[in-house]
Amino acid sequence: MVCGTGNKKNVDDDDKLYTEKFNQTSKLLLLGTGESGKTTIIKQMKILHINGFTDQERQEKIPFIKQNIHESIYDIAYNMDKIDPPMEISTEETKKICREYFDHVKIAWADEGIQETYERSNEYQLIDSAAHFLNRIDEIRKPDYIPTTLDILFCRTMTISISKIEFEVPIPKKFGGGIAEFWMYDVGGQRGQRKKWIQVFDGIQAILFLIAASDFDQTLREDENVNRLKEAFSLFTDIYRSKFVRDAGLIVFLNKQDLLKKKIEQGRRIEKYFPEYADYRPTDRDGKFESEYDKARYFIRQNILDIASVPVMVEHIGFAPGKNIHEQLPPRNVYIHFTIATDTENIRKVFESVQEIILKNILEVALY
Ligand SMILES: Nc1nc2c(ncn2[C@@H]2O[C@H](COP(=O)(O)OP(=O)(O)OP(=O)(O)O)[C@@H](O)[C@H]2O)c(=O)[nH]1
Ligand SMILES: [Mg+2]
Repeated sequence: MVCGTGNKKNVDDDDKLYTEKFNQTSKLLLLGTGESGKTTIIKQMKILHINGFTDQERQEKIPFIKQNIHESIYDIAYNMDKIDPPMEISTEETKKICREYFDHVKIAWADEGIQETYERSNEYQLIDSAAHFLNRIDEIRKPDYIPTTLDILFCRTMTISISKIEFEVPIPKKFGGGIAEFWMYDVGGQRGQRKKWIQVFDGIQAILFLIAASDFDQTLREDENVNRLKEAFSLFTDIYRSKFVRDAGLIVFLNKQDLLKKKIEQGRRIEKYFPEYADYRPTDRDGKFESEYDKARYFIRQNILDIASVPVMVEHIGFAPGKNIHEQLPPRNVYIHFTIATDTENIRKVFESVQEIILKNILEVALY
């Protein structure tokens, strides 16, 4: 821990206090692939359980928001002639975007070819907040612009370090009242970031594992040959089987439900990437789904339940050669939620139930 006094006694006292605090606090760790929504959950905790964002914090976000706009229009324009079949700039004026970039972004964004290329952004890499900010250029370019809470939730910056947020939540009366203290850790989810995760595995009560459910038709930024949702499933398998976090509860957020619903309603087909989807049927509800979206979200959920149903074997070293003992661990409990991390009300409700799970300390497979 960090201590500035250099005085031995104080260091020891502080260490003791830190250890006491560490032991009293529920530690939650956000894990998941890049862009799954981990940092957005941290922002929601700040909104729900701390003080939200001050004017100064909002102002500090402006350069990042402008960078999001810049990156979005650039990536769309750059990929116009690279997607198959390629698109063309429709209006003459859009060609000026290289010279007077920011002034012309609005014209570019209204361009038909740009719009169609945007609609096909699963074929290349584009941040999810592109449309949110490109639709708000008139506001954002004003000299007195102050980002709204939603702008902050949509602002995308890749996480490359480990951070922690501390907050307190009142314990409901039915659990005896009082205050529960939480520490929530955020890490970077891209492949190059994951080797740092082990630093925060110690003493974690529950892992909140985020999966962007809308990722089914996208490829990784780090490797465009790999499907994003398949990467999320394989990463979840690693965590589920990892000996370093065997005691932690597992809570899965099937996130970006708004984007999943939009894609399915636009006619994007999951079976193109997961052929087994075509034959997927619910085991209850008379084998019927309410909608194609309903089928999609339950299919993704089923994949998680399937991973969690495979037994984990551990090997204990025996006293003599060939005498190692193989033990099958009891199944890990997994709680699954459908979430929209950018929606504060949704996360308020989901976090209430996460808090209950942790307080009751019963993590079991949630059927609904
Ligand atoms: N529409 C929508 N956007 C979301 C949702 N959750 C997150 N986003 C957006 O997705 C982008 C990525 O979210 P982050 O929270 O930065 O993802 P991350 O998991 O922290 O990513 P890394 O730091 O790279 O590991 C941001 O622009 C968010 O605003 C969601 O449920 N719906
Ligand atoms: Mg992040």
